[in-house]
Amino acid sequence: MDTTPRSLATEAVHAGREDLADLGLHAAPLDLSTTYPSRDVAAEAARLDEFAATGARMEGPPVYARLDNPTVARFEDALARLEGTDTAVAFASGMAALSAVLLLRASAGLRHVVAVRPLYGCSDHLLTSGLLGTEVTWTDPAGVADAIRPDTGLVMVETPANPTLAEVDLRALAHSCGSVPLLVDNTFATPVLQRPVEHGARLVMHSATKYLGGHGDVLGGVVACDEETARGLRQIRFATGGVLHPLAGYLLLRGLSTLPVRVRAQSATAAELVRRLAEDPRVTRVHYPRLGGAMIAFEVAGDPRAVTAAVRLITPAVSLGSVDTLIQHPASISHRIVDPGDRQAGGISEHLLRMSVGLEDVEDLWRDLDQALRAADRQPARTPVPAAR
Ligand code: MET
Repeated sequence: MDTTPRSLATEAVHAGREDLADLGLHAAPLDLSTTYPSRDVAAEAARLDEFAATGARMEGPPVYARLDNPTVARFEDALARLEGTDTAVAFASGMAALSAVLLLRASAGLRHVVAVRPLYGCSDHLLTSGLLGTEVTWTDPAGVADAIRPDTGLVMVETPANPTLAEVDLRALAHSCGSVPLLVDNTFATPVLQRPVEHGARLVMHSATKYLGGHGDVLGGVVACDEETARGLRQIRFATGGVLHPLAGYLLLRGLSTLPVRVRAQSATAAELVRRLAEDPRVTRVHYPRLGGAMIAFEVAGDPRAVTAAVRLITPAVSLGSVDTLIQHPASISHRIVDPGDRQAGGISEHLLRMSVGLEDVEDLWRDLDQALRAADRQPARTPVPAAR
């Protein structure tokens, strides 16, 4: 077998599909079974015992769809290859993925989490609310080492962060974590721009709904990690039921094929829009990560909601990572659930807009953005943006 490492672009179209030619197939098979017949009940019982004891993936059919699914496993294998981890465990959404990680650590008696703001609004809420019985200490990256306690089970960061695109030096942060596992939400960067395990992270999570799927038509989440952690996550997934639907697994595997070309093309357009926005007097501040990428954020002097109301080509909708361009107002939507004071602490201004740049032509996008900024600027009485709640 040829062991020469393959490039990311090659892995994106081949990982998780290596056996297809031998199977006489070109597209990955989609297995929608909820249950798997067997005439040997003792053997099934033994396999269930084995899964309950170890959380290792089963050899052969998975008995029942809540344990595993072969189509989803292909997506997990492919994503793990792109992130450079042993394996990956897929979930029904990014929030189900994060919940499973928190439950896994809390079930080991390690219920304290150290986290850096900003995070995606619902991640912030899940930690702040303690809904899953965890306790959080928010700090900046420099304070992580001091915030770690004997019962700390996880350090969590998102970089570039949702929605400000603030970046964290992952290598320095991983060093501060010592033996506590570092979880990086890599949804915005994707493995095309950043592979957090290469910088010392132990777990990498994605809202697969975004760039991995890439077309705005599939909801999913995934954690890329070592096999030991994955075994615990599979046991939690089985017990709590937050599984990824096989059709979603199929679509995500297909989405990965074009991930490198999409991210590169969208990033080039984003960089050009950033250049134009930075020179625009109607825009007071532009946020764009050193890492690059297709997410941009900018602050306007007037009411940002007038901009989302005026766009015509660009879709005014939350979410990101699709082939078409989306814009949204984080204080109203993606980070609405975060307390206004905490939003402010995370650098999320009421005037901030977040845009996910798609594959449209840059001139068409600029024309739409320009007319929307003009419409917003023309509003007679500039009503102050009220702080939420
Ligand atoms: C329910 S709001 C947010 C969806 C998605 N995580 C985003 O940041 O756009």
